[in-house]
Amino acid sequence: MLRIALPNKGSLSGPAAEMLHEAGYRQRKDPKELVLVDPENQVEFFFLRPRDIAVYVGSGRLDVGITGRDLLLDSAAGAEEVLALGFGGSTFRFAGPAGSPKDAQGLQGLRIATSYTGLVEQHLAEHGVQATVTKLDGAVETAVQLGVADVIADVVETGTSLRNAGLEVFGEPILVSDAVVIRPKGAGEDTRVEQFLRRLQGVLVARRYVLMDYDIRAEKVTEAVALTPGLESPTVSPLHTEGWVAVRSMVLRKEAQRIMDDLWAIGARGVLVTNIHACRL
Ligand SMILES: Nc1ncnc2c1ncn2[C@@H]1O[C@H](COP(=O)(O)OP(=O)(O)OP(=O)(O)O)[C@@H](O)[C@H]1O
Ligand SMILES: O=P(O)(O)OC[C@H]1O[C@H](OP(=O)(O)OP(=O)(O)O)[C@H](O)[C@@H]1O
Ligand SMILES: [Mg+2]
Repeated sequence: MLRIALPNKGSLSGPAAEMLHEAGYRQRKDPKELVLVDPENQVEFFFLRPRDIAVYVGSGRLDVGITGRDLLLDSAAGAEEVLALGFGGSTFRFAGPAGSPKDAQGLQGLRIATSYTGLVEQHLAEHGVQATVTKLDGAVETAVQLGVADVIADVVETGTSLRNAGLEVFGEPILVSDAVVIRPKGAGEDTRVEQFLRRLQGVLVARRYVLMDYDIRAEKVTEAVALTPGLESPTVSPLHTEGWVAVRSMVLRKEAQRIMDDLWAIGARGVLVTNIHACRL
């Protein structure tokens, strides 16, 4: 059986479960379940803390896992990213009170609190800066107010936590993170893993694209197809009414309304948009 590590709680756990459900895998009913066997798909899920997932997968005890890119790089475990999943997005940034340095160079000699010491130490080393890095488990924003640190480095999603603590980001983002699928570094070909990745890629495509159908006069089809080129090539079929064709093509969901306006303007009619439930490309 393929052994897969999934986040047991936190920001990544709900979206990861949803994606696996869309990919046809069984999901746990009780959030306290730590192991779940899906015999039909020949997989076994292990629900673990996202920070630990890189360690389990890096050690080769589990075949594949879902965690955050920031947690993967912070751990320096022997795992590598193989697919970005488009959820759990965040940036990892320095922040401090008014009057903090403007960039990493200005951190020389300061005290930095963070839960991600690996990322921060690596970033400081890359910039040739020496600073004191203190590891905290969470609620890092409060470290400045309580005098434990001069600045912090933390995950920023909406920025609400920083604003509430009276802190502002500074410098370039240290990292842009996303939920990712990881495997042990250098793991060889494994058809079971490839099938798992293909299923997730299918979900990503089904989320990003919709299917667009429309009718258009045959003399306009070249112009129309230029608006909806599809991933490979759109399907064009004759209609019973002479001089008209039906076109079917995949288009980006976020561009669908604009494309419908443009198609309408060149005479397309009966424009229909439908969701894709699953696909293999
Ligand atoms: N708003 C957010 N807060 C924290 N982590 C987030 C957020 N949005 C995305 N993430 C990502 O989630 C991962 C951290 O998940 P983790 O479960 O360890 O922390 P959490 O979501 O803060 O949960 P908790 O603090 O309740 O344990 C990281 O990859 C991080 O980039
Ligand atoms: O930019 P925002 O949308 O505010 O999200 C980012 C904040 O959320 C997380 O904290 P969490 O609530 O998980 O608490 P923790 O620090 O104890 O992990 C993270 O550590 C930041 O503090
Ligand atoms: Mg947290």
